[in-house]
Amino acid sequence: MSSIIEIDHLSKRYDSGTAALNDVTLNIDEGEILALLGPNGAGKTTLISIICGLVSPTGGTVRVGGHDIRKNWRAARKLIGLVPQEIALEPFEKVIDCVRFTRGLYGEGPDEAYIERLLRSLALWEKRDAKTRELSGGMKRRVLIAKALSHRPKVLFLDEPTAGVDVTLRREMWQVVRELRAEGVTIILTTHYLEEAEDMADRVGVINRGELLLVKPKAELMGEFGRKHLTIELYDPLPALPADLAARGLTLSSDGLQLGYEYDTHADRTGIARLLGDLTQHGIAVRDVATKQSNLEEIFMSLVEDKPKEAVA
Ligand SMILES: Nc1ncnc2c1ncn2[C@@H]1O[C@H](COP(=O)(O)OP(=O)(O)OP(=O)(O)O)[C@@H](O)[C@H]1O
Repeated sequence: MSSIIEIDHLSKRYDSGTAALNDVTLNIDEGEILALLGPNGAGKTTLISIICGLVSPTGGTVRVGGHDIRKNWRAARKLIGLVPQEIALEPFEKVIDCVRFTRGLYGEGPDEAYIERLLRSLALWEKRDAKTRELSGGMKRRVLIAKALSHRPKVLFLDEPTAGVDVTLRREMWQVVRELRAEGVTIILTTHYLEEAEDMADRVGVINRGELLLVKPKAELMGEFGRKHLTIELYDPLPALPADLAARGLTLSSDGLQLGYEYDTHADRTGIARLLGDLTQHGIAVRDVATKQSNLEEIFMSLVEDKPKEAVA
């Protein structure tokens, strides 16, 4: 698969002295959904803003569709649509007019058939003549997406697209994103909802303090960093954990009715079979066994765990 965005040794130090990005190198494949995760202030918006030409880097290069964003910014910008974090719409403008206007800003001529298709796909066609201030929050977000797609970009950046959006609307937005991807649009999204990244992303990048800690296919990330927790329910309470079982890493609940065991997802399954065999040898009767795999949120927390937890919410 070819890269549509090539980020090479990118750095940004703001005039204030803040080093927001430090030597970030990343290729983004055409047609993928990449989720960028990181605590507040990690540098996600700075990265997106540089690619979109809104902030200039202090080091490194970015190419979009082969065009250097500084030397050939016009060609690079045409390929990009950005849905910003903040909702900023002209309150008295009609929905359809603000989408037409944005398209014009990119130097594209009118294409009413495309705008109709776009508004219909975002369930905004019925509201095309409404003033933007008459729309709900979720509709306003969809207008932002329509604006960002008005010039048919190949890459769409969504900076926290569902912040403050209720669960139903959030799922609706995810559906829109999936449909865009099916049309071949490359999507880069930042989100604080780990469930969103877990559900939608093909690859996940984790940024912390301006450094790209890793970028991996989601399945690989879950497999590599994910841990499984095995819970063994017992028929009769166990007064104390036999020393050999404790040495193997088993834990006993305070009521003596549950054994817990953590292992990584690559662990040899025969290890668990042996463990259960050992329980039988000790005469411990097992009522039930359940496993739980760690989710992206737990993996993310373990990667940035030197950060205070509230910084991630
Ligand atoms: N215009 C600016 N001038 C000076 N410093 C800035 C500016 N914009 C961002 N920063 C700083 O750069 C760092 C990275 O900020 P950035 O907005 O890129 O983070 P983020 O990962 O998008 O955070 P959030 O999840 O809170 O949106 C922060 O320390 C921030 O204070």
